[in-house]
Amino acid sequence: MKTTIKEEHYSNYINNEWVQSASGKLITSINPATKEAMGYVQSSTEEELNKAVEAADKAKKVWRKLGQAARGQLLFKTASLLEENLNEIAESMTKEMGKTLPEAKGETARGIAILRYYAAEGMRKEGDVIPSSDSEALMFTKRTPLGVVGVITPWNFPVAIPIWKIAPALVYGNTIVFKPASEAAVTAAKIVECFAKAGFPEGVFNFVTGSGSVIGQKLIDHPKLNAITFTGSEQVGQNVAKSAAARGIKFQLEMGGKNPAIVTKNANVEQAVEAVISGAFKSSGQKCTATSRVVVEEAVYEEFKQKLVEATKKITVGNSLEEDVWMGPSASESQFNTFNEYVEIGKQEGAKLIHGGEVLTGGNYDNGFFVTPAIFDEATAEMTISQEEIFGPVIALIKVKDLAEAIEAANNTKYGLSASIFTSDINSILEFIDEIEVGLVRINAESAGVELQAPFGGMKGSSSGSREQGEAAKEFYTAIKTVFIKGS
Ligand SMILES: NC(=O)C1=CN([C@@H]2O[C@H](COP(=O)(O)OP(=O)(O)OC[C@H]3O[C@@H](n4cnc5c(N)ncnc54)[C@H](O)[C@@H]3O)[C@@H](O)[C@H]2O)C=CC1
Ligand SMILES: O=C(O)CCC(=O)C(=O)O
Repeated sequence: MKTTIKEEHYSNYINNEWVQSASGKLITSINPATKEAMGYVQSSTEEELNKAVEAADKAKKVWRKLGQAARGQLLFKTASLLEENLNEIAESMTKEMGKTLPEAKGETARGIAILRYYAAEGMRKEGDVIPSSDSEALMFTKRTPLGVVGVITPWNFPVAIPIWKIAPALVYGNTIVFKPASEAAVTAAKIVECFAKAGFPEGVFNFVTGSGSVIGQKLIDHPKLNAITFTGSEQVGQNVAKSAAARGIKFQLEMGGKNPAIVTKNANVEQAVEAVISGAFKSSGQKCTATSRVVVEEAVYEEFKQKLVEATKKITVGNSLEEDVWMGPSASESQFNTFNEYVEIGKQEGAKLIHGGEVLTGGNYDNGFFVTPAIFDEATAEMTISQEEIFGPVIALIKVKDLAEAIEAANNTKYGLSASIFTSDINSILEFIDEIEVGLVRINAESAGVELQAPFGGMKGSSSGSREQGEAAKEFYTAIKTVFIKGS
């Protein structure tokens, strides 16, 4: 079934066939630790995208009629195939976007667990019986698929994000067209191989690679697309929303974050330091849930700052395939440049760079996009580094008087994805839960960290309001029919 030209060259997967693009052009995926090509995918044409949507549209009825239980079984099969290939997929992820191997393995294992969670949905209810005011009637709801769903994903979670969109879309009876970010499309293709081998009916699962502005945009604009799910930047997300709203199709967006961690005077400072480092610097800060602002009460500010810098000094940066490396490179040249730009902006705006923020050079560092995690002291809530999503390993430390001021600073952003508080005071915890304007509220825990069975999503500019994962996914991927039956 796989028609790779040679190792790590991948084709599109349309109507159960691996096909090369008529464009004859390939997109090269670069290993950010070496700047070498690690694989190639197709630079597809609009015509190929159209074929994929047509195939998905044609497959809609057969797939819906197969029934939820049988659809679930195919997801179980896909999960086993992914499990057999876990190491290869994780290694590809590490080589393609720089996440460390343990993180990549963890993410792939998460993808398998997500598949099994939604596979089991195959055996769960599709609706509810509701009492009718007519005692002779039966009234019930039945969930029905939306039809063809477009799936547009970013590069930072190349396995988990596509799977948490695709698995529920499929089990609830939708067919899909998947367009991954080019920076992680080789890893995406390896997941597609697992779906392809599981034996879905023709046209149910389609995969087209190419540029966002052509393939992504044409996908959203295709008249036969019934819904679109997107994770990525706020700028593109807003455009997706406009295009989808103009066509009247259902859309779901997960976009940026500027996630704060509050450290109060009665926090366990060691616990806060450990969680902030993990939240801010794992995956080189390239998570929408990453901690990027740390708002600290003045009573513990100096102690927290000193312990944070001490612990950050111990972080080892290097090629993520190496065992003793804790933080890998920036995922791409563009991410690397963005990091450097924001470090300069922070300095120019008057924040004090007290650790890191440098480009690493010499030896193997010269071959990749390596930087040291940056900590800015004396940042204010209004500075650019406290307002804009950097998507890199940068912390802005903001000193405040008390909890009220901390929550005000934490909410002073257009985003609202995740927020942490470190405190042992129950009143502070309760106030934080009530007042913080985010979708993920984390108490004595890092801002990143998502559980597949719980709703995931943000408030304000971070999302379109709907939630992904867990039972919440059903709300997006289905429509409800209310059925009223009476005997004749
Ligand atoms: N919230 C999150 O999880 C993520 C946020 N980002 C943010 O976005 C910044 C840029 O990263 P990118 O990967 O360039 O994000 P992006 O938003 O450009 O790309 C995300 C996906 O959208 C596609 N896309 C791009 N333009 C499109 C268009 N006009 N129509 C339809 N689809 C389109 C891309 O090909 C990719 O598959 C990052 O530095 C970060 O700040 C990036 C990735 C994930
Ligand atoms: O933290 C996570 O596991 C998910 C984060 C995420 O969705 C993202 O960065 O796009």
